[in-house]
Amino acid sequence: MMVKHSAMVGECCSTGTPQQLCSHRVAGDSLSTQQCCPSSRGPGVASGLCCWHFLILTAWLASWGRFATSLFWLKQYRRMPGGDMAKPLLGHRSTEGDPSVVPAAGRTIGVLGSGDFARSLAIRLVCSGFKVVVGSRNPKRKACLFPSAAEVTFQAEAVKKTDVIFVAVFREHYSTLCDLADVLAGKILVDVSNNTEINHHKESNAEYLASLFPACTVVKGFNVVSAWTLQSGARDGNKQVLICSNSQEAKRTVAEIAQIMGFTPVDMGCMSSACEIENIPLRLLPAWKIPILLALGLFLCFFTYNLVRQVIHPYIREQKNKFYKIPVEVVNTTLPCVAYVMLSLVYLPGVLAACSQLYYGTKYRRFPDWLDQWLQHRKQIGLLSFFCAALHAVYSLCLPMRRSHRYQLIETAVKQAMEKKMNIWVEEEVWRMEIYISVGIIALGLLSLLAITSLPSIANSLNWREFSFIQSTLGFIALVTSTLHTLTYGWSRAFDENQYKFYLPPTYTLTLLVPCTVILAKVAFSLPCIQHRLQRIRRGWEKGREGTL
Ligand SMILES: Cc1cc2nc3c(=O)[nH]c(=O)nc-3n(C[C@H](O)[C@H](O)[C@H](O)COP(=O)(O)OP(=O)(O)OC[C@H]3O[C@@H](n4cnc5c(N)ncnc54)[C@H](O)[C@@H]3O)c2cc1C
Ligand SMILES: NC(=O)C1=CN([C@@H]2O[C@H](COP(=O)(O)OP(=O)(O)OC[C@H]3O[C@@H](n4cnc5c(N)ncnc54)[C@H](OP(=O)(O)O)[C@@H]3O)[C@@H](O)[C@H]2O)C=CC1
Ligand code: HEM
Ligand SMILES: [Cu+2]
Ligand SMILES: [Fe+3]
Repeated sequence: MMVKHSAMVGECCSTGTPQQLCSHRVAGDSLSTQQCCPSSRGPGVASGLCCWHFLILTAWLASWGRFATSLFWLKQYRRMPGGDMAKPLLGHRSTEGDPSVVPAAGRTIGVLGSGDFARSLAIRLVCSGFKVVVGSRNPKRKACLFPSAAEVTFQAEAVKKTDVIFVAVFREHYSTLCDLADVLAGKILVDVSNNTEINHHKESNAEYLASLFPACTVVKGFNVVSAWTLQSGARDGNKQVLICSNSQEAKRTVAEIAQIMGFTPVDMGCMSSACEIENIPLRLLPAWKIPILLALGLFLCFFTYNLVRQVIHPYIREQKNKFYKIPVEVVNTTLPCVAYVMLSLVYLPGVLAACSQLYYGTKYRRFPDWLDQWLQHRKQIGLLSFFCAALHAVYSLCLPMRRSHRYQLIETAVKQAMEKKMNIWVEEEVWRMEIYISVGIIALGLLSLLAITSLPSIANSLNWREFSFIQSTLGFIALVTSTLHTLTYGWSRAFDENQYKFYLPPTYTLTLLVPCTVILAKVAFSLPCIQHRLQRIRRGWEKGREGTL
């Protein structure tokens, strides 16, 4: 998944500066609705003290002569997994002024099991202000894995102390919990389990759990978030937790907990939805699947096209055997085309997003799903583009190394000697090649920079501005230089009749369409009138609601 800034559009509402977005935005944000201010995000996300605000806060502290203290806190903040994890930020929500109500966040929550999920859940719960009691078969050994604020004890002990228990145990082991049936009676059990394959069992895990513990109320939920998300993410406010249960009351309780933890609970109705909810994580496409299919599809199309032009055409028209071209030449015409088109597809969705925002005059409108998906896959598409471009560079360097190339050189030399031609230097051709090779190298250099900064460790060491400069600005410059590379390589060949094989134009002309559209659109967006409107929209202005800003 994208490391940060799946979308860097938007701005900090507190500083008002356009394009400034907290670097903690994780993949999955659509450009449309999220901002970094707690007040403007989803309900649960009010828990996030954003890094940007934190820096402002630090600066403020420093200005009061407490630099050392603030540095200390900054360090602490950095050290915490996921930045704001260790702060129970929502604990004081909603119950102010009513001492009789136990604040939801002060509640004790039980967790059965001490595995990956249990541990992440416990950490997140503690950070959200809950008291956590973990029930393990071997509490002594497992206690060290949990934050000190969480109590780790035997299963029965843990269950006694709370009314809401997350069952972070695999379905296969549910039956081993039957001894606890008496202590569990009347309590809420949250089933977080997943299956390994779709519809593996006849009944859903949650229904199975309910059948084992008829005296409990079972709620299905949280299976769609991974242990990793629990620890590090969920601050973007659109991570959804799907919940279902036959008890409205229990569902409401669990939904409230999810919300306080920074998730967006989604009511999926009664228990019969559990099966559907359990299948969702299995259905989700891994982030790479679509980009890889896209790359393969493009490769196949371009490969066929080049094969026809470079091999089939001479074979049919002139009975010439050019099959030796397939491994290197055809591939090296195909790879750069894939790289180039994929690179433009990285920047196209941003343009579409901006168009949508301009058209509807608001940023608070969700993008269609396909665009959301596309925005989220830009990193993978970009990295695949880089991969193809790198291969293309190596192939290109090896072109003159081939035996076929040597034969051709000698052949031409002999021919020219026989014709007594001495000066075969064509100034224009020389310049064309010098330029397109140089520009190509620059483009590849820029892409390498993008690829390097997408490594998590590097990305984490950059602030949002550096990251966005490299990804957005330098990436776009890479697209422009690639276009120059392609144009100087193609030169006037698009207008040369001999280049049209079976009426098919040279491949590079086909690849220019999308990149040039993207470049023109970006240029249009930088026109003062459009830019101004876009900036206002991204600062929260909405068409038809003048005066609200
Ligand atoms: C090798 C490689 C590696 C990559 N690695 C990553 C990665 O690790 N993580 C990742 O997220 N992406 C990665 N990408 C994808 C890509 O670089 C980023 O998604 C990049 O942010 C896209 O930039 P953008 O300008 O199109 O989009 P955005 O920055 O999201 O901008 C969207 C649109 O809004 C416009 N815009 C933004 N702000 C304003 C404003 N204030 N006024 C007017 N217009 C505005 C932009 O011009 C653009 O049209 C990678 C790409 C490549 C090629
Ligand atoms: N890992 C993830 O990202 C996600 C996991 N889930 C679900 O959470 C549940 C737990 O997953 P995960 O934490 O990864 O699994 P682990 O294998 O890491 O943990 C399972 C835990 O179950 C406890 N347990 C209780 N009874 C038994 C038993 N009889 N045999 C073996 N273990 C037992 C163990 O704790 P102890 O020894 O202390 O009793 C053990 O640590 C699963 O249902 C999974 O589908 C859901 C979404 C994401
Ligand atoms: C070190 C970097 C690079 C070198 C040395 C290089 C070299 C070349 C060469 C020699 C050709 C001509 C191939 C032929 O004769 O068939 C070419 C074509 C091309 N290159 Fe590059 N290139 C580089 C980087 C890139 C990058 C980064 C891109 C785009 C992402 C790119 C896109 C293209 C395209 C689209 C063509 C035209 C392919 C065709 O239609 O024949 N190149 N490059
Ligand atoms: Cu803000
Ligand atoms: Fe932030």
